[in-house]
Amino acid sequence: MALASGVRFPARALLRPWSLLRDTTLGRSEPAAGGGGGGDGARLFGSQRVLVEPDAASGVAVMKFRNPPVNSLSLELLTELVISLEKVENDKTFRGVILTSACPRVFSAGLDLTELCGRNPAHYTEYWKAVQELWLRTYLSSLVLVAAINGACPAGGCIIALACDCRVLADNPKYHIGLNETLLGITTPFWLKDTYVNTIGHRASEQALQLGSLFPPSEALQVGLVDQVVPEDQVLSTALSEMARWLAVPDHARQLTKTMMRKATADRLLRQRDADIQNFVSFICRDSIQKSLQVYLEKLRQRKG
Ligand SMILES: CC/C=C\C/C=C\C/C=C\CC/C=C/CC(=O)SCCNC(=O)CCNC(=O)[C@H](O)C(C)(C)COP(=O)(O)OP(=O)(O)OC[C@H]1O[C@@H](n2cnc3c(N)ncnc32)[C@H](O)[C@@H]1OP(=O)(O)O
Repeated sequence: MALASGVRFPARALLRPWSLLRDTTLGRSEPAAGGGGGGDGARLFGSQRVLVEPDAASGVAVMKFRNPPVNSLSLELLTELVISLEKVENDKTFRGVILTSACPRVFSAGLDLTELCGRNPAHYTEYWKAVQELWLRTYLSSLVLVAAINGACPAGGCIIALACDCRVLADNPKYHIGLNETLLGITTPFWLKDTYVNTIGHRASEQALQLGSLFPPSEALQVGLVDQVVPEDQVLSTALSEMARWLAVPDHARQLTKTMMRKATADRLLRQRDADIQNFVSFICRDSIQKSLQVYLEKLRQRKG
């Protein structure tokens, strides 16, 4: 399936893309109708790993990641997120999406490290295409995207939040946010670095990226990585209030302004997408990088208990 941003999707999604989306209304498991879904405002639609709660009256859908235990961005979750976003975008009932987590204490643990270790180049190619696709789809979305960050938000989790228009973080000292790639022995690709710079500025990015800083809420607010820090039970209501503020602006003017602000950054990736994939694949296939990732994953597994 060729998506708006031009990427061909994994074979299993290609065969029956909508088969990834099941109607979850009243627990039924049947193919969702193509196109809309939020008509009556009470209908739920989504997929195994992405729950979508549409509210047609307000034109806002709440999209919840549910890939337990930590919402790591597996190929399946990336694919389902892209398809869910595309589905909401294509339904003109909706003007905004709130992205949040259905897993306790974690927004997203970032890229699924098991997708980056011990696989073959064809897999890494498919996986990185899906990462690029999700970033392009979120970063360039015509909808207002608000991240309601109700848990830890490292690396790829932060990347999703950064692609949103606004970020609300729960005030819990354990809910760190940032790009910690260097601590895993890997480098942040240029387009994600650019997104960081666009959000918190050059010097703060240079420092945070080299150190792999993960910021607790108060520091994240101070550096400008999030727009609001609120008590945990107010994250969603605050995200909805923020959404109302953004939706008070006429869509066409807001969308043109968003494109004006973001196009150059996105174009930089669009111009060299294949080269970026090749770069990633040759980088991730290096023995030294594989060793670093294995060690990191093993440490994560042993940390428990
Ligand atoms: C020259 C340069 C050229 C080119 C450059 C091109 C490309 C650059 C290359 C690569 C760029 C790639 C970019 C990567 C960005 C990423 O997202 S990498 C992922 C980084 N993520 C993290 O570091 C987070 C790790 N996780 C945590 O810190 C904690 O798990 C978390 C705080 C999220 C939650 O803590 P807690 O609730 O205590 O849960 P546990 O730690 O106990 O974890 C539960 C189980 O989940 C497993 N797990 C955790 N995170 C991941 C993950 N990201 N992927 C896969 N699995 C994960 C963990 O091991 C536990 O599993 P177990 O139950 O033990 O089996």
